[in-house]
Amino acid sequence: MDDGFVLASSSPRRRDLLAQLGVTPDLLLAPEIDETPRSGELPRAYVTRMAREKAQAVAARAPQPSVLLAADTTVACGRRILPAATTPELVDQCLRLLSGRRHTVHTAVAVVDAGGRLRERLSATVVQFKRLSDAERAAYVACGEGLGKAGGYAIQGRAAAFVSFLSGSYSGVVGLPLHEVRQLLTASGLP
Ligand SMILES: Cc1cn([C@H]2C[C@H](O)[C@@H](COP(=O)(O)OP(=O)(O)OP(=O)(O)O)O2)c(=O)[nH]c1=O
Repeated sequence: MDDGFVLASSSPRRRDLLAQLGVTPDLLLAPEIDETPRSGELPRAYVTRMAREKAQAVAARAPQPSVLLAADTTVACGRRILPAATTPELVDQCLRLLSGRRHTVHTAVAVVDAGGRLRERLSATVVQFKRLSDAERAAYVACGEGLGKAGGYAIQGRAAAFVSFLSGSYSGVVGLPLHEVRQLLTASGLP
């Protein structure tokens, strides 16, 4: 027997987004890879590499998936890759940078089928934030929702009120572009 559908992610948001498609993973495995960007690496190349490396790292531990899916979400301001904001100071720095500006949220998805074939898609969504006052920034940092998030915010929470414009995939910003995910899973033979 094989491992069934393997979700190579520790993110509860990715599990919830898959549930929106009616898909429940048979196995959850957290990818452990080095997420440091290479010197001069551009956002699209970086996020694509991250999703592929997550898929490959987990595939090595789940030798017989019927289908395996991994993803990576990265916030970019121009050519600059924003960090996953692991401290309140980093959340504040990200918000200062994003205030009143457009940025792009890239989510790359990598799917491996039963034969070991890799299929990939990249979703890019342009998001504009309103100009944030010092008080708005401080309140958002204090609420803690930005911690651990790429770019220091989560669009599915309070930061939704900062978004004055969005073009692309809302689910992609949260962590999995569902239009692309559905196409990849179907092409990979998931019923
Ligand atoms: C921009 C943005 C990011 N995020 C989240 C999605 C991702 O979980 C996280 C980006 O980090 P990722 O490295 O893509 O994912 P992860 O470390 O949480 O999970 P795993 O590698 O195990 O799959 O930021 C939101 O939830 N909302 C948003 O609006």
